[in-house]
Amino acid sequence: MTSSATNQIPVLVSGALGKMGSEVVKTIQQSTKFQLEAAIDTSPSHEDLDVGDVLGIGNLGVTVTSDLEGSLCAVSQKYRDSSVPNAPVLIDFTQPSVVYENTRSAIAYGIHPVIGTTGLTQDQIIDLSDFARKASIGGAIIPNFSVGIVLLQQAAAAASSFYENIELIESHHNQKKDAPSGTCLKTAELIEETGKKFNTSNVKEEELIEGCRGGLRQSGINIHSIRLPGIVARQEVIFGGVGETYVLSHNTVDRAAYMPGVKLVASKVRELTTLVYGLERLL
Ligand SMILES: NC(=O)C1=CN([C@@H]2O[C@H](COP(=O)(O)OP(=O)(O)OC[C@H]3O[C@@H](n4cnc5c(N)ncnc54)[C@H](OP(=O)(O)O)[C@@H]3O)[C@@H](O)[C@H]2O)C=CC1
Ligand SMILES: O=C(O)C1=N[C@H](C(=O)O)C[C@H](O)C1
Repeated sequence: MTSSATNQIPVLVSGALGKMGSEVVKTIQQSTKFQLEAAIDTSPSHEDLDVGDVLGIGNLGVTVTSDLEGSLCAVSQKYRDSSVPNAPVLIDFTQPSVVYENTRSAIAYGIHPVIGTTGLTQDQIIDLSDFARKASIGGAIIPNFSVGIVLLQQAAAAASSFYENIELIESHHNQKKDAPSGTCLKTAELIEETGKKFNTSNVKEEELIEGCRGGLRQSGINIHSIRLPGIVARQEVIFGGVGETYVLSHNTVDRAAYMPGVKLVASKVRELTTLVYGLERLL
């Protein structure tokens, strides 16, 4: 039976064998709301094997493929002529170097992109938003699916009117390819929305080791990235004031933290006709 007959949401997962993608496949499998249609991953030794067998959760009847275009084409074709409208969703957790093209391809095939992969530039996000608007395809770029991060970002944006000095620290496992994290960039962008400049009272600084003051944004905010095994993901925002510091901190210890957000966005994205950026836009 197709998902149009059962009313389940058809889902393609790209990066299906990765740390996040494998969690997503397991989550979809456990939910009656979703139907896994395709599992895309470039891992050559797993091509054509059943994704459930590879992940040790039992045969799911979906083989791993490296062919994203072919999968988008097949799934879009399958549901296009269905008598019951049932728009498919692509959930992407791959890598920064391919996420732009993956998102464009999904939109081109009329499949709603839910993008967890980080590393998109502001220009790329604008370009993809234009493309989605022209195609009337709703999508979502979500640098962090955890609700706690949205709360931290809202608190940070509110506190930034009361402080002149801010530094951000993000810490991740040492398999992470991009720095700073997408979460940290989004946090900085939300703090910067008022156009305020920060850290202007610091003395002229001299770095004895290049980069030790972190990455400097135009707003004056410094971002520091830590990479260590043993960490999943941490975000800290430190405000400095007269005789005090105010620290906001969020710690992810298990990737299960992202799954309620992934399910929520994968459901809501089909009601959109534009591309939204940030989980706060859908809560
Ligand atoms: N939005 C959020 O809440 C979160 C976002 N992320 C982001 O998600 C992304 C993935 O993270 P993570 O799961 O830890 O990374 P992993 O490296 O564990 O997983 C990525 C998977 O994608 C595969 N892959 C790489 N290129 C392609 C491609 N072109 N097509 C299909 N599959 C591909 C990789 O295969 P191979 O190993 O063979 O290269 C790997 O299996 C990162 O950008 C990360 O920052 C992570 C956690 C939460
Ligand atoms: O690579 C990760 O692990 C994570 N990536 C996302 C990011 O770059 O912000 C989200 C979370 O921090 C975990």
